[in-house]
Amino acid sequence: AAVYLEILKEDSRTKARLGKLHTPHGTIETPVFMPVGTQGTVKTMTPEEIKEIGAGMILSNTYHLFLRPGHELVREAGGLHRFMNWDGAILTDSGGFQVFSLGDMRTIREEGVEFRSHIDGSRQFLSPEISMQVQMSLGSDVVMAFDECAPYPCTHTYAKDSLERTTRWLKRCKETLTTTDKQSLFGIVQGGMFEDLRRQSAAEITELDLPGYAIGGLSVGEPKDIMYEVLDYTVPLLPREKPRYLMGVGSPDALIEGVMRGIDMFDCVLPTRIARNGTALTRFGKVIVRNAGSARDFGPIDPSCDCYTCRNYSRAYIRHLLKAEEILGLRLMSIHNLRYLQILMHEVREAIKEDRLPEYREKCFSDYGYE
Ligand SMILES: CC#C[C@H]1NC(N)=Nc2cc3[nH]c(NC)nc3cc21
Ligand SMILES: [Zn+2]
Repeated sequence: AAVYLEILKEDSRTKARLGKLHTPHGTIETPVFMPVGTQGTVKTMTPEEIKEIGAGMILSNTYHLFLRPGHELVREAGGLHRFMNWDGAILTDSGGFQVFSLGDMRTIREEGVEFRSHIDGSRQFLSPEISMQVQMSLGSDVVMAFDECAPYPCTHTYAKDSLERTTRWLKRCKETLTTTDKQSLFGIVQGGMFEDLRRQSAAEITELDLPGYAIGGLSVGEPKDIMYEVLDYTVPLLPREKPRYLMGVGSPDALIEGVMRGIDMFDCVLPTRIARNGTALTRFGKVIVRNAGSARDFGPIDPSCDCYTCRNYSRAYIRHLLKAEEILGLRLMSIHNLRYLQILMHEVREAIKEDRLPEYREKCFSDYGYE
């Protein structure tokens, strides 16, 4: 198969798994955090820097690349790996979520979704078939199914109709893909915050025997304890031996809580987005580097961090760059936050290996300042 998970160890006290995700562009240790490169770049970072911070797999978005520069152009360039000079693995989201979160004036039909581009207001149309064509043109290693994303919150009826359409669309996705590309297709379990619907969606999606499964509809503004509750009853419905991907998560605490509930793959724009507005993630909590408190702080963002930023620059200097709106400030902050999450996931994998994940969670949470 093109993409498959090799489970190395299952934790004895939690649902965590230590594994390796095998892809056509390398083998990635799991649990893994994937930096987001929405428009064919992880904002402010070169591919070499993404490698340097330890990431082996990144995300990109069908919705954005379809609208600009267009998937035909990327195909003519030799595919997204060639176009962006990244030889690691790429997972592309299908456009399902983005069309609902970014597109304007959406009209949902059985055929697909009509919307207006958030870039130039032009009328556009995405469908399961078009999303698959785009992702095959991009040449991504993991192809996400084109799903209908119910708003949060929404009624039980709406969520049920939506998940049933998502299942019908998933079948159309699978039919559209070539035999080889079928081995890269991940389904997305829907159902909102309703246990009966999550069960229905999981049953329908896993019937297709896909290489991997994502849990959608979370990290959409719901309280974290609701997200954890949904995971508690949804993850066990997924086949043990297939990779599980929690879309849009997340923050250090949510990553650890997700791993403990059996999630293998994560992505989130948080680390790079808050980096650009001056907030650094550290083992002892968030540091608003941009604040006056860092003005005369000549130490690194995080003394325990081994990243290029922490080895060479002070909080005072980075604060100066941010205040002066120097682009280097955005870059140094992004390098640190991405490296921080890679270190966190490395420590999580070590904790699983050494059977001490619950203890690691306790220490992490108390150092970070969580409850
Ligand atoms: C409903 C649904 C759904 C999921 N469907 C697809 N295709 N992508 C997603 C991306 C997400 N990002 C976040 N939070 C930032 N939640 C997400 C959920 C999805
Ligand atoms: Zn650092």
